[in-house]
Amino acid sequence: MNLSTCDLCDLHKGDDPGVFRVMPGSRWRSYGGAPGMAGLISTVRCLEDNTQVKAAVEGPGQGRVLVVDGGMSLRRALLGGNLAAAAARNAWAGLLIHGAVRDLAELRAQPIAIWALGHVPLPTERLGQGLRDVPLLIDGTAIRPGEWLLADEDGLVVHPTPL
Ligand SMILES: O=C([O-])CC(=O)C(=O)O
Repeated sequence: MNLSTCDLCDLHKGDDPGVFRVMPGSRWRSYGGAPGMAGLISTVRCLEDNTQVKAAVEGPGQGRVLVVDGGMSLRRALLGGNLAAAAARNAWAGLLIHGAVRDLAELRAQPIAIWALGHVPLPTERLGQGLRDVPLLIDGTAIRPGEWLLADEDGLVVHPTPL
């Protein structure tokens, strides 16, 4: 069964908003070659340093989605063509970057979903900063490693277990 985010919102209307979570919409933009993604969540928190993003996508994705809290910074790109190719090669289902990406044509060529707030051509400096698999709070939505995320063109929803 392939439910959309809209279907899930209809089905889970009465749920506790702390359990079935709908991320506030409209600001996310889809940059990848796949229109949506679903999978268990792995996380990174970093600011203008993509050391941990690189480490994550160079490891096994096992169909998971990588959610990166980049502090909304649009000053430096946390992901570009090389890291997107590594993510696809290593079986990540997709990436959600609360920050910026670059190499737009190369991102579109990858068969995975990539969502970000915006883009900028300037890469980060990798200084070894950032945290892996920590709980995040993005736009007021709690996102924890091991939970489940579904994203499609209508938006993004999070649940403790796959729906
Ligand atoms: O390496 C980086 O920091 C980002 C990038 O340009 C790429 O992934 O190709």
